Amino acid sequence: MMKEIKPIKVYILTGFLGAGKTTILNSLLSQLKNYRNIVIENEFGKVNIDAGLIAEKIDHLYELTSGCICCSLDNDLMEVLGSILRLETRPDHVFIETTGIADVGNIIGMFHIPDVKRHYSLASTICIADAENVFERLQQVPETGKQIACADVIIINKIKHLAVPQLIFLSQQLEQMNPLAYLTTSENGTVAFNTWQFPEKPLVPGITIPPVKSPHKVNTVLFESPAAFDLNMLMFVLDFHCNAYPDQLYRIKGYIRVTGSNDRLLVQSTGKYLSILPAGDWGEEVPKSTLVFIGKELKTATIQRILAPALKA
Ligand SMILES: Nc1nc2c(ncn2[C@@H]2O[C@H](COP(=O)(O)OP(=O)(O)OP(=O)(O)O)[C@@H](O)[C@H]2O)c(=O)[nH]1
Repeated sequence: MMKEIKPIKVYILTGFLGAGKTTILNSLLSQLKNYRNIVIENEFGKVNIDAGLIAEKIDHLYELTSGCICCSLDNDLMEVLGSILRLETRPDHVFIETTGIADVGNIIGMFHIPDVKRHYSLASTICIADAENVFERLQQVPETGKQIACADVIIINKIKHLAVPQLIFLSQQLEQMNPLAYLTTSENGTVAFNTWQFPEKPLVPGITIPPVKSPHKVNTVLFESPAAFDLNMLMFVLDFHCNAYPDQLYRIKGYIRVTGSNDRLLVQSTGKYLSILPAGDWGEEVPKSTLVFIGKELKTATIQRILAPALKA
């Protein structure tokens, strides 16, 4: 009988240029010294400066300098993922440090390709937000908003010079942009690996923060209904909108009920990728459909209009 091989855990690090990705990566690597770790660095230009800054012992460092791995068709990421599988010993973790302006939805999408999924399991997408300038970046660079929206973990870095009220305000703003992510802080990379290793947040936050006037345009719309969806129509409308408007619709997550089934289904989308999979039964819970949409200037009425064809009896 063939021995079952455990998929390699993948962590994607995002965050604008200089936010502290390499610093935090080094801290994580030092905490994971007893494991086999591989780092994939993506940087623009011929010389990968960050490579020299990865201080901790790692088993392999792959440098991808020929373009941004999120947007180039002939990017080398797939090739590297293949090479890793041919190594004598499989690593435990692969860390991918993206360029500061990466469209992370596209990179996440690669880990949903069946052939990739067989060997790699995307454990977490970690966005590092620079406490000193994340708001300015949000206004200037649309990818920053996407990076926050797509994250499973948001680390606010460089917090030393931030007064407590400012830090609370920043945390609230980021939480409002992505209520699905686990939020933590760090100064010079001091963040404990095990605090964010499996940060499954409850789907819908206990308290909803009323929309405040914020300098960024990323927001969340919560859709709740006791009604069941028509599964085929829902797949169609979500797939269509994720593909047609990837620059407006960054992420969808939620549990739904569908007509003709008692099952609870988990809906997830990041970028253009959409999945709807069985997620056990409802247990004590009253079956209902709850979906969180994260994107740019999303309106409740628009989301209701998008979903309406899938709710018709
Ligand atoms: N004051 C302060 N500086 C920090 C902190 N974290 C990182 N830095 C500094 O910020 C600069 C950028 O940090 P990096 O870790 O290289 O950031 P990066 O996101 O990898 O940068 P790019 O690869 O250029 O996108 C370096 O000079 C770090 O020493 C922090 O928490 N506080």
